[in-house]
Amino acid sequence: MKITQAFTFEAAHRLPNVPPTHRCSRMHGHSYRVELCLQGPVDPHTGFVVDFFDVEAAFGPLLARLDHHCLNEIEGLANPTAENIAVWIWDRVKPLLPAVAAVRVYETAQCWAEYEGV
Ligand SMILES: Nc1nc2c(c(=O)[nH]1)N=C([C@H](O)[C@H](O)COP(=O)(O)OP(=O)(O)OP(=O)(O)O)CN2
Ligand SMILES: [Zn+2]
Repeated sequence: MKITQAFTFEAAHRLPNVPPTHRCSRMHGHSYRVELCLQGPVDPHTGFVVDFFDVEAAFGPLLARLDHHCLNEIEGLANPTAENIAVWIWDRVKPLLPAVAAVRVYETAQCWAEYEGV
């Protein structure tokens, strides 16, 4: 069974490795959406794969490190592309929630990166 929980955060960033003519080389902001997808058996008693409340409790402190921050200033996010943010979240949330199977980071409703650990 797969379950997904979505979170949002606001943050500023610039992409340091694009040409100066690229508009994302300038500081700007996004309303990011993060989806944590978890996979595992359904507990026959609770009916849960993982309690959504437990997902929220585990991810909340990581979300607080991102929300209303300049992502470039966060350790490990010097180049804060959607791809690199997804890996950053995976590396930190997977040890807390082993059932996490994918992390999706949306910069816009039309553009996102998905990381499944590879
Ligand atoms: N593969 C990736 N490509 C791009 C990324 C990324 O993380 N991975 N990021 C960006 C910039 O962050 C850029 O800001 C993307 O957002 P935006 O400029 O808003 O792009 P839109 O096409 O949605 O903008 P519109 O104003 O709606 O046209 C670029 N590429
Ligand atoms: Zn951007």
